[in-house]
Amino acid sequence: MAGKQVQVRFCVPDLQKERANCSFNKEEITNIFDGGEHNTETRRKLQNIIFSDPNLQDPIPPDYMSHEQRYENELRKAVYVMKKFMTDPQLQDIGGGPEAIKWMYNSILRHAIHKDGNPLMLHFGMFLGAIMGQMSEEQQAEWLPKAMSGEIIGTYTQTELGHGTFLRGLETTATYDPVTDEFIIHSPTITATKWWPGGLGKTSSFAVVMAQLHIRGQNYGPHPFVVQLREHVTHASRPGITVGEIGPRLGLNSNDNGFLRFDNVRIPRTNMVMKHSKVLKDGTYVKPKSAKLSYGVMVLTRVGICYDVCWQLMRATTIATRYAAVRHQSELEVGEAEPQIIEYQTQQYKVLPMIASVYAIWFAADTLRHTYMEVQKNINKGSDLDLLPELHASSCALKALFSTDVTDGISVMRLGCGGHGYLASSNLPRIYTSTTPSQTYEGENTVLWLQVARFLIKSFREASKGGRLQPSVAYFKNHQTQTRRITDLSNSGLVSGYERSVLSMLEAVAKQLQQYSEEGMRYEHAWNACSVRLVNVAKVHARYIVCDQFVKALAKYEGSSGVRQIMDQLCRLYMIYSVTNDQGILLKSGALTPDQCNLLEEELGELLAALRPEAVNLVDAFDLHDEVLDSTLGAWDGDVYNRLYNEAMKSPLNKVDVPDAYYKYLQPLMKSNL
Ligand SMILES: CC(C)(COP(=O)(O)OP(=O)(O)OC[C@H]1O[C@@H](n2cnc3c(N)ncnc32)[C@H](O)[C@@H]1OP(=O)(O)O)[C@@H](O)C(=O)NCCC(=O)NCCSC(=O)CCCC(=O)O
Ligand SMILES: Cc1cc2nc3c(=O)[nH]c(=O)nc-3n(C[C@H](O)[C@H](O)[C@H](O)COP(=O)(O)OP(=O)(O)OC[C@H]3O[C@@H](n4cnc5c(N)ncnc54)[C@H](O)[C@@H]3O)c2cc1C
Repeated sequence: MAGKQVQVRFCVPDLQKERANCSFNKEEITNIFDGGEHNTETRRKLQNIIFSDPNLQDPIPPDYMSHEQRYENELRKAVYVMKKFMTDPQLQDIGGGPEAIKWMYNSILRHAIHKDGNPLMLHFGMFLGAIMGQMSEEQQAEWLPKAMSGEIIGTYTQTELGHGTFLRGLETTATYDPVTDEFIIHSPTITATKWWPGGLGKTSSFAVVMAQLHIRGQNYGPHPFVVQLREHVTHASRPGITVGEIGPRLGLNSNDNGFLRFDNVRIPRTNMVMKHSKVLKDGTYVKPKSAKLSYGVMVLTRVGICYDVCWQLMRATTIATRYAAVRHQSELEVGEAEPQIIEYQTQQYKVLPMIASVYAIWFAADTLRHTYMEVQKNINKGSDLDLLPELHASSCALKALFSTDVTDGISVMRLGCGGHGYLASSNLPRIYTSTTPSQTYEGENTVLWLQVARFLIKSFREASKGGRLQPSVAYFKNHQTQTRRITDLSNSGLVSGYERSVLSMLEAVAKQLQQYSEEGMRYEHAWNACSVRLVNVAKVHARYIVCDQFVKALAKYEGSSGVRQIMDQLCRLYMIYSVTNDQGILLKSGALTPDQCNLLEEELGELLAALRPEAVNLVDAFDLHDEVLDSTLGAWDGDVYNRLYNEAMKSPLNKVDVPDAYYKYLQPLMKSNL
């Protein structure tokens, strides 16, 4: 390119070959995932600053650190980032200070700095989210500057030992005392102990606390309150507060997830988070426009999780795809050289649909984000909240679908790397353990599927009456007059195959619900007796949304023909991969015939072969820095074996030839057997 310096970087011959021919403009794809050219530039600039800073390196691999060292190391880096971003003049053009920090934590770079959780994550995520989304303007003016500057550090404490899912079952109470104009925050039982919040154990000095609001003996349900947990400067826990860390977890062990108990702690009335509901001095309760507005921070976080898991899938696919191009194993033809494992169709079937999934997730998440912003705008204007059920149902559906798809996908990427994928130095284990909790937090997935099903059944009944439908279920209109069979296997044909399957499943489950009701079963019990089927239909509806959004995003795409062409192929792959995985459902509903399924399976094989030569270029286009990947198997240069060997040398057991443990245990045993 004229005027542009092309950087020549070393990579192994296998990857050189893969990169020699690329049919599309990689930079254009990079820009899609950054959200524009300018953002790509900003991210690269931040990367250069962050990755060249020795203070942000780990002194030893975190796997060899103790529990306390991991926490301390991450906290050190998190605070360093905060201070550096506040003052570094290089960061002024992206807003500097808090804006730059927010930018960084809302990008894939967060995984590069904090490899296994970050004690300040909840501060930047849900604490600031609660301040900005749930507080009145006066309250924001008081709390936002303190939180942004780091004068106070906060978290979001909702879940208790006894209840995570069922918010109405929370036991922490906030009882209004009109005499002193205060709330009394109290944990009446052991199960009322707050349990899980990130950064709660040792880091946070404040928390947004979800508690049952009691005024004059009446319970108004869960509401958010700001409570100071620790003293300023000494950081000692305040009177009436018992707080600590909950102990090791499957992953994310650098975060100090905590517990918290209150013994009649008094806070000023104005510490109730009051954008939506209020309590006046005389104890009058002012109702919000919708009781569910206080769940807003969860909705925002569910949208964020869709992006977050997408970044995790980008990392895992990049690692597995590069490795598949470098690794040689077995024979395709007897006596021939061992092929790159990516030549095996089964290997292509592991990586390529997951690369396509990255695009599918991204486009659907983007649409969801726009719905969120639209609803937020309406809330701020005080206009109607018509889109709220749509936002709730779609955010539940996509959070549940993507967290599951990505967790499963990462597991497939690990398996695709054979034994080496099990090594911590491949980074796949940690990518897995930090992604799988997203299936539980911010709404356990089964519970979210049931929320989606509730919306679907309601909408289905509405459609039968000819009522108004929300955008994601507009296809329910006229469902009684539709035939089930689809005749064309184009993308739009397959999308309508999904629509018809959802409707067929809904019809069946609605009938079962009706039958149980007629037999005298209470609705809630009938619902429970149908809930496996209800979850299944919710999942198919979610897949429909994602397929539909992918096709729609490409129809609007205005970039180059090379990129358009490769994205068309990826979209087709995603559609056929999804439909063939769900073929039992589509066959049962009558949308597809066995012959049509065979045709799709044939096309799937052809697509894998067509996309195979682009695999490495496709993951290169995600433009993930080696520090973001942090993997012996996935680095840009493909120098896998030297990296594996060098990482093994870092094991503390290799510091000496014969470890002390030998003299303590093995030697006596081996001697006695002489
Ligand atoms: C399961 C539900 C949704 C049930 O709520 P409920 O109040 O019992 O509701 P219900 O009486 O059954 O009524 C349901 C009704 O409320 C609606 N609704 C429910 N949630 C929302 C919402 N967010 N926006 C808009 N509407 C909402 C539903 O659609 C229902 O409406 P409908 O009656 O059908 O018209 C709720 O309890 C819930 O969201 N539970 C999940 C808890 C959760 O997500 N906790 C997150 C804790 S923070 C965390 O995990 C942070 C991790 C982050 C990290 O570490 O990075
Ligand atoms: C890493 C991590 C970080 C977290 N961070 C935070 C945080 O910062 N702040 C915070 O407040 N919380 C946090 N949490 C807590 C998290 O939000 C809860 O764990 C989650 O909401 C699930 O609730 P639970 O643990 O009570 O599970 P439960 O609800 O007890 O779920 C157990 C089982 O019961 C089933 N079940 C429950 N209810 C129903 C139902 N109605 N119908 C059918 N099945 C049902 C579920 O499907 C599941 O199979 C975190 C959790 C994790 C793992």
